[in-house]
Amino acid sequence: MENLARACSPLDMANSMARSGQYSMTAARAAIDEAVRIRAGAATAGDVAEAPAAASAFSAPREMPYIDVSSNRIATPDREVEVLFVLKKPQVILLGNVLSDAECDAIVAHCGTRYTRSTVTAEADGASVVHEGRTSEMAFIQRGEAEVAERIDRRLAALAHWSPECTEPFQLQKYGQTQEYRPHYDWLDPDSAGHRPHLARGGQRLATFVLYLSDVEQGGGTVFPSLGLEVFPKKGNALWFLNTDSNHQPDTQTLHGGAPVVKGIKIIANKWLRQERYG
Ligand SMILES: O=C(O)CCC(=O)C(=O)O
Ligand SMILES: [Fe+2]
Repeated sequence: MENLARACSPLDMANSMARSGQYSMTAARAAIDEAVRIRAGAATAGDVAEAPAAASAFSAPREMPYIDVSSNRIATPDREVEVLFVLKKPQVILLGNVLSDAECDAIVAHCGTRYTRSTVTAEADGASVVHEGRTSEMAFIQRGEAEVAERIDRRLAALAHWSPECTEPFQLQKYGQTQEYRPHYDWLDPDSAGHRPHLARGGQRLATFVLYLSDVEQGGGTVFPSLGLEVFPKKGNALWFLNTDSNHQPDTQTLHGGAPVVKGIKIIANKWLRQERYG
């Protein structure tokens, strides 16, 4: 109540209540909505019963990263990118010519042999654990580590109108024959105890860039089972999708995965855009 009176954002309050570990996100939002209703009632001449029913405090749209797809070419400070397709809801955009072949090769070479078996975030305790649903290998490029990665970071930030500081470092994924990442969500689940510490560091993953760093001879598409959509890797292309709605709430239509590679090697770099500064 005191926080509402001081006009904190309801979503920030709900996030911090959830982060405290004492409330699930759902319980935090319900408690705040209830406090808003009581306040609205108190403000109407003391007659709570006749107070207008307050809409949820969470209905206001919040700032989102966005890509300008009003034409089929996008100028970034150092490269012209092509818009290959746009799916409007949920938003999925395929971009061409985002990276040059040389940039793809430089990023792959930079990671050399530093790959280890990929992990996922355990729902119970947030630990990084090996999972049969994700059989690829992974490697990270930390911020400031490689000039080529910095340049691409700036390009993606310009494309998405979002600060590079509010993004995770590049995560590379390498898939050999038969390797895959079964359908999953990229958003962090506010109601999962294991995801809460990750949410506390940078907030929700609002959007995903998948950069294709290699061509794949056969298989290895990025699939969206709820949308009937499959996108095949092409070196230099980037796939973008929003993981949440405009209120920053998880969108369950964004279920997606990496189909098994049949022939060749698939290498991608993930870039996740967060609500807040990350790291
Ligand atoms: O491999 C792909 O195409 C998608 C990878 C992915 O969804 C992820 O790493 O979160
Ligand atoms: Fe994913």
